[in-house]
Amino acid sequence: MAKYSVENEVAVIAVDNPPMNALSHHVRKSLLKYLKEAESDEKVTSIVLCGDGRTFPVGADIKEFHKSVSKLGPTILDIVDALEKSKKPTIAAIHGNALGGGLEIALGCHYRIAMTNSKVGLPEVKLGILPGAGGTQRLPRVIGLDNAMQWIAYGGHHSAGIGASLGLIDRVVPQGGNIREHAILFAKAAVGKSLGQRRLSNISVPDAAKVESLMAKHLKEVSKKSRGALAPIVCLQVIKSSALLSYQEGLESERQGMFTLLASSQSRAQIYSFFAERQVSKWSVPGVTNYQNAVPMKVKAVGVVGLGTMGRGIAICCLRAGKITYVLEMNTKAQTAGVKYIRGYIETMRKRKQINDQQSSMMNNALIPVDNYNGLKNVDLVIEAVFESMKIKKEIFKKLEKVCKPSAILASNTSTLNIDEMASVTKRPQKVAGMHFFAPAHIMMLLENIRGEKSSPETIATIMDLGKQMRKTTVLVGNCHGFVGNRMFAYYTAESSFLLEEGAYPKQVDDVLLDYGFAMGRFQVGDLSGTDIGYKIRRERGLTHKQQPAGTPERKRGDRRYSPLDDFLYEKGRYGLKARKGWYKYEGSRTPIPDPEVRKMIDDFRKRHNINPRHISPEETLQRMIFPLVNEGFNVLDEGIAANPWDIDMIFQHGYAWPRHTGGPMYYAYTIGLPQVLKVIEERWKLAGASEPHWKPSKMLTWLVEHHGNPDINDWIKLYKERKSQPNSNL
Ligand SMILES: CCCCCCCCCCCCCC(=O)CC(=O)SCCNC(=O)CCNC(=O)[C@H](O)C(C)(C)COP(=O)(O)OP(=O)(O)OC[C@H]1O[C@@H](n2cnc3c(N)ncnc32)[C@H](O)[C@@H]1OP(=O)(O)O
Ligand SMILES: NC(=O)C1=CN([C@@H]2O[C@H](COP(=O)(O)OP(=O)(O)OC[C@H]3O[C@@H](n4cnc5c(N)ncnc54)[C@H](O)[C@@H]3O)[C@@H](O)[C@H]2O)C=CC1
Repeated sequence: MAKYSVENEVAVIAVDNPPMNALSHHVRKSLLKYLKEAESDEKVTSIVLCGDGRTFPVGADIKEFHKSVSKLGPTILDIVDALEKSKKPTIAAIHGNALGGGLEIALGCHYRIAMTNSKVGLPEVKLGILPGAGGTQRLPRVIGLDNAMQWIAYGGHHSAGIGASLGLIDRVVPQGGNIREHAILFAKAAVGKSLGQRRLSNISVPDAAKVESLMAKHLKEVSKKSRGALAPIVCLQVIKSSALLSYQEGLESERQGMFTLLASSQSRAQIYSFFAERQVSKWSVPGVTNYQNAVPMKVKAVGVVGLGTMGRGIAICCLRAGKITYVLEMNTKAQTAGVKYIRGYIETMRKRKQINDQQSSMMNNALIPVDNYNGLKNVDLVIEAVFESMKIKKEIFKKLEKVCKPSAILASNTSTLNIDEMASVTKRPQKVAGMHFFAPAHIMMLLENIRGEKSSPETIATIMDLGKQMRKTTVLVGNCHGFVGNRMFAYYTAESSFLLEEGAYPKQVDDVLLDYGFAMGRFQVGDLSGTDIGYKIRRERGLTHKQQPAGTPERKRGDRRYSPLDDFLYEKGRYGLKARKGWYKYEGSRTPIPDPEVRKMIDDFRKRHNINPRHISPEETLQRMIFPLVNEGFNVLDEGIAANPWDIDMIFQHGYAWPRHTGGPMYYAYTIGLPQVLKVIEERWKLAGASEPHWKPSKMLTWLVEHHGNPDINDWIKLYKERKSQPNSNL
């Protein structure tokens, strides 16, 4: 709804649709009604449009998308048109966020004033669509083509100050000011001034002459940064119309672009991702606790043990979340280097103006290096990030148990190991959990939190809350080897090496993944993170080539297929980018170059094992990389390790850079159709057999297909659990 009042001859229309004042159908109806009322009221001389509560409207109601109600009039464009055509000055008074359709209605107003801490932007591209209420045509007219292309194709949020410097915002209201009062004064002063040039559809695009070169520049950038995504490209094409066509023609091109995008599977995947991101914070452990009833502990001070690759990044996350952060490292050199890195990073953030001087000195003061475990006696929570060895981790947990106060939570950043086994050496298993960060921890958005068998509701609530304070996409999962992400990812990596054995080379596999939309292929990622990481994990599990007793077949571990190619690579000192050679070679830059030495290593291996290399099609490559992940994803759901398919998808989007426009492995499977996915998995299972158990069709997937075909992804868990809970279900 909207609220209407007249103050001192100024009509104030305030959108009132909590929490975000989205422009839902009933809001649009009421907005247009009040606009007409203000227009026809002779006592009203000007009109202010604002938001009640937290914010100016943040856009169309995303929940209405792909539903018939979104098509019911009036549309946002009808409101934009009415505001612009109004004979009385219209003023948008922005506080909070003016995003998407919200900014579009502000662009329809003759003037825009904004609180200094407000944000503006057209983020529709992140939903796989475009600004469909004239934004693609009006924004370039006011801030220029170059800026508009940048804003719309990347969907960023921008400060009111930036908006003012580009001419989008006419006045910035300082902190503490009352936006509504300022807007009323502004509106009074605007009465009687000519509105001609204030109607943005009337003016021309300032840098229209540069359209071709700007188009080329931005197309190149988006194809690199948002590989495979349709929306940024359609956005650019439609913005281009603003420079070449009349306003009305441009609007038609926007309409066509919107139809194309709304019809694509990408927009559905991205809208699914928007809600999934918010859904994961509403965690629950069925029958035990959930986000609504568990109360988090207050965490003021955190300890980080181990200041290697992960520990440093984790410490930065803690400092950014305002925690006093004690860091402990057994190796003096590593301690000095780690602390130097953290302080250096704080300085970089200050220079980049991500933090101010005061925040920088607060963070520096909050960082406390200690040289023994006693130094951790006051912390509320410890995150251990030492070598991936159960033996070492257990020793550390025993020491922490002794020195930390009884209320302290002990967490491990292990990427694979059993949390319950670590908890077993303490007297507080209810206070033990996993907090699995992804490298680099201060940059990657994902935090995979692991609940142990005995983790208490308070412990779970605390680690989930800490993730939120760190502004991470925080997903709660159960305890098993590799948890959700690495457990599933192991099959992706294994299958990629099997493809090499059978006939592919690294670049061939990577190219297929790049075409799918990944920013990097599997082998490029392996080089970037270091081939030593996987090697150490395999060594911890006794799997590496060198650990096998004489006579062990090279391609088997127990009764399972195993590819030793990754071990050979490591043993040749090809540790990846840091060694300037891994699956690729690197000559003075980070560009991966196929290396004849790797090719020879693969060819020799094939010869030694009498493997006749065959051509592997891109289709087969993609299926063999992705479908085992999907199959294992269903096992993970079946076992309750992940609660929902979107938990898995968010883990992959935010931890493994999975292309957002496909939604994630589980949503992608839904898009393809579960019957088709199962068919391929079954065929592969027949060929591969018991030595490749990742192709054994998941019970849950099989049951869903047999009984429901391709049910809605929102129904998977409900349908399956209902059946599973029935007596004699055999599931
Ligand atoms: C042309 C022919 C087509 C015919 C068919 C017509 C189809 C429809 C076409 C529509 C044309 C309009 C074109 C247009 O311009 C489209 C848009 O405006 S798209 C929306 C653009 N806006 C956004 O993307 C902003 C989304 N919101 C956010 O980014 C964040 O919420 C925000 C930064 C504003 C605040 O973040 P935070 O404080 O962290 O809060 P939350 O994110 O947790 O949100 C709280 C709560 O609110 C829900 N919510 C937020 N925004 C919206 C929204 N726009 N619509 C609906 N709901 C929204 C959010 O989901 C949370 O609720 P939960 O219940 O927790 O999920
Ligand atoms: N590197 C990665 O990509 C990721 C690693 N992890 C996990 O994080 C943990 C740490 O990994 P990395 O940071 O990569 O290892 P790293 O080798 O870079 O750092 C480990 C650090 O721990 C220190 N250390 C070892 N024993 C110690 C002890 N008893 N007390 C204090 N410090 C000690 C070492 O000196 C070293 O500096 C591992 O469990 C790993 O599996 C998790 C996610 C990603």
